[in-house]
Amino acid sequence: MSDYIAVDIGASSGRLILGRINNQKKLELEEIHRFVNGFTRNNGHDRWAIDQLIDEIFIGLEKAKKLGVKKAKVGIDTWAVDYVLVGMDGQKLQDPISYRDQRTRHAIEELTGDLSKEYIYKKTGIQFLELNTLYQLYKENKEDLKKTDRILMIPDYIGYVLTGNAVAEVTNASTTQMLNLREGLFDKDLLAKVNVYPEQFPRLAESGSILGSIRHKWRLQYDLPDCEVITVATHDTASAVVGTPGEGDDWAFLSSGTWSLLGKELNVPENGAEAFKENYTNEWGAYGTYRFLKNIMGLWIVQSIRREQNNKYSFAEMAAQAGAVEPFQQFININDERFSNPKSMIDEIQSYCQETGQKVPQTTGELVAAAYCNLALFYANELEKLGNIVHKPIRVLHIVGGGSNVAFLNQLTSTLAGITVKAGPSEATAVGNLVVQMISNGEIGNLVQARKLIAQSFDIKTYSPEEHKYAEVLDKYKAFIKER
Ligand SMILES: Nc1ncnc2c1ncn2[C@@H]1O[C@H](COP(=O)(O)OP(=O)(O)O)[C@@H](O)[C@H]1O
Ligand SMILES: C[C@H](O)[C@H](O)[C@@H](O)C(=O)COP(=O)(O)O
Ligand SMILES: [Mg+2]
Repeated sequence: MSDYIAVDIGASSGRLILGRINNQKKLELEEIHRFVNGFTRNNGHDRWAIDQLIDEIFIGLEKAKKLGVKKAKVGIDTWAVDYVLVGMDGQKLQDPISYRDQRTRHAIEELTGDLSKEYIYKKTGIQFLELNTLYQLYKENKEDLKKTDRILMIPDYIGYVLTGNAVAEVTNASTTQMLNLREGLFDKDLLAKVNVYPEQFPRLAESGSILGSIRHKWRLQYDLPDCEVITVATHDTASAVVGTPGEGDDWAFLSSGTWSLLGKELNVPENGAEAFKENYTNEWGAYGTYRFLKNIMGLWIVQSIRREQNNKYSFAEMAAQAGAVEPFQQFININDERFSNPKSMIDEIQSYCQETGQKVPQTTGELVAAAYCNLALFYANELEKLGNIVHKPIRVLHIVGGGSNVAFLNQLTSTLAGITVKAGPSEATAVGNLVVQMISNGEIGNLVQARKLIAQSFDIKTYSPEEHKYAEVLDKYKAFIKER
């Protein structure tokens, strides 16, 4: 059996995970390196320290070699929408700007002045978020764009630095809101709108294609195993969906990490009037699927509370404190733009509650409980809409990612939505990254077999709705949200 290494870099943390299929025919994981991620302010914008992230990857690969890994396939997945501008000399022009930077505020209204939202949605089927690449490029420094030979999405840039080969892998390329659903290419009108030439993006590549070996020059700096990089589903959420052990057609996924991504895997895009009205997206998935989903603020809120309290408590301690608080003491529209990147998340939550005449959460437990309760309410409300739009009943919600560790949130979601919740694997993104490599290498037959392997390899916890609890809460929440 071969060795496979998943490089999964989310918005808050990165990790290298070694994966193998063991003698019991189970997928076995070993975390070989973990590091913190996050953006910092420099040169006028919120930016990612991309060179440091690449250094962490090499450190992780060195650790793999020390563990005895001589030869491995490697897959890279990261967060979406952000990109690196590569100059004519093949080097990055600057550190990439984070999607949470303020530069795209109001960009949607500006750009859709002459290109209507309906026109763009019909072409792309992608939700309108100010952070999308389309609006970042619209606001990009025009001189920098002129000096740009290649626009590489974050995981594609990392693959380019490692191997020297540049592609635009489709799952992440779709998050630009510039891929034409019908043509399967970058849309010429949208490229022109943001002053980008088609050749400034590299060729599109499907998940599972071979990118190449790590360049010899890196051996002069790092003691590396022999690695061949596979272009996996490089948008981390696409890998998370691959790593979700759903079966049949009545399940939805919730990738619960910094973001919560709630949706269903479809074989054809759903970009009709209802999907447009509810701002659902059709991000491309692995193997010709579509990830029909909505972005929800997610555990970014809890991460921000923790950061503002100087990481005083672990996430597990914060969850335990929240679990001891009476639920639903205040309603909050958790997806309100004000929570996207406030100076202080704690102040923002408290101000919201003061402005709406509600009990103001004070303690860590009360603040985190407010976040969890209103995430669960948002999920339950959206699950109803999701099932109606795709005209399919949803009987099981698979919660994967770090958030699947929060039993309190899993149970609230199951009870409010009235459906079974299956929680785990918490490292579904890395698992999805690994199985695409294994499928590409012929060790697994296809996605269905991969999901069966995942279901039998990890401890997936099941939550059932608690009868008659919080029966009227969701209706009161909907009425509250409707007014805002
Ligand atoms: N044991 C735990 N208890 C409570 N929350 C947890 C636990 N482990 C992870 N989390 C939650 O999961 C989040 C990280 O999820 P993860 O999928 O790793 O995010 P990302 O990939 O965006 O970095 C943390 O912000 C935290 O809220
Ligand atoms: C802006 C995108 O939707 C975002 O990248 C999201 O898909 C994402 O990265 C989720 O991954 P996390 O692991 O960071 O929550
Ligand atoms: Mg993640």
